[in-house]
Amino acid sequence: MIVFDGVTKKYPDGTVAVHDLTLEAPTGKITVLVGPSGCGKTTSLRMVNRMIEPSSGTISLDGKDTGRMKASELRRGIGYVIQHAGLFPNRTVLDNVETVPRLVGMGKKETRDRAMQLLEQVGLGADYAKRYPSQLSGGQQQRVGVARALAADPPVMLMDEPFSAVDPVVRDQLQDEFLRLQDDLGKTIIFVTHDIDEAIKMGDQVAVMRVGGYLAQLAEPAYLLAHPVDDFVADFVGRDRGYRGLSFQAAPRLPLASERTITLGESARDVDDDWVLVVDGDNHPLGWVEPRRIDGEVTSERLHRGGTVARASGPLRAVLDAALSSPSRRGVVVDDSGALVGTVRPHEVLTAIEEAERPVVENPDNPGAPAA
Ligand SMILES: Nc1ncnc2c1ncn2[C@@H]1O[C@H](COP(=O)(O)OP(=O)(O)OP(=O)(O)O)[C@@H](O)[C@H]1O
Repeated sequence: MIVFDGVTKKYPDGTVAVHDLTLEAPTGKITVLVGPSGCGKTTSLRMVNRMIEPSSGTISLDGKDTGRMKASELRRGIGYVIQHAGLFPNRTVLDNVETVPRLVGMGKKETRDRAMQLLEQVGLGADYAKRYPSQLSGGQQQRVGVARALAADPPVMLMDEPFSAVDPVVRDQLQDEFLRLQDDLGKTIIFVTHDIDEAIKMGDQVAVMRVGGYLAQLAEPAYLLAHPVDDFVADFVGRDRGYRGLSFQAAPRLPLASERTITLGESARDVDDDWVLVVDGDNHPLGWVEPRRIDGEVTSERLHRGGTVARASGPLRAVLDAALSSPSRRGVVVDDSGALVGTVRPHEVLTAIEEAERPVVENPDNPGAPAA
């Protein structure tokens, strides 16, 4: 666990970048620091590995005051990932990933094996090992940056806007991959971003900061969306809060209707409905077609592909979206293998939402914090 206890940073020119910050980043969890430009996120992060020294207050790591530890020893246990990856341009990908294990004196073979395994884990095969950073895309460079930070297997990771420099689609992939990796690794992570959507997605808990280095609210993502503590946080969290909050609510048992289906190549002529769902041989939905517009067999060109598909075990948001996006207004619900289990109408999802509990309970001792 990383604990900030009354930490203030005042730069020599008088700027107070961080003001009396008290915060716990629990072991094995991702704590996100989010807020507008200049609110002190990077300063807070860099005080953890003492790239910046606090002016007052203490930061402890598993109960030990970091101010009393040797900086080199402290940093050995902390991986650091930054925007644009910060790779050494004149070293190969493999050399980059091997940097820290070599510094800490890990054996040559062990270092090599670990580096190769990590590259694999971040989705870069052996082919990339001998390339130079300039021969990689931005997203691939970020992956190397993550692999390099993980190379010495540090229990703590500091990540400063690690996925900000790539386009939104790649960013989404990197976030998903990193979350999968973190499921296995369980690192204690402080993650800085200015993007509230990224914060909500990545954080086990989210600390919203405001300019002047103040902590405005610390809460779990669902709580933050449902109970912003003031106008600043509400504005910062942004629009569609109610809808986005459904991402954190598992779909309850829904009244699924069984759906008549046909397979590709079959004729839709006998179907007495405006829309019919087309599935493949494994009963996986492919799209909807309008029987009256089809003369003969159903081909893949005739499929309406606009509808999304929701997993029965997934969040309510996906189920509502499936119902709203379906041209037939019947939302397609599948099991974990992707096979059709039934369809649900928008008003049925809304009824389920109405009947569901609001997320998390107020913590009376500390409004705005996650329930104890
Ligand atoms: N070395 C420095 N000397 C003086 N002021 C500084 C120094 N470094 C940062 N600051 C100021 O401290 C405040 C916080 O900066 P910091 O970089 O921590 O913010 P941030 O939230 O990470 O911003 P961004 O999202 O723009 O990176 C800003 O007002 C910044 O101008």
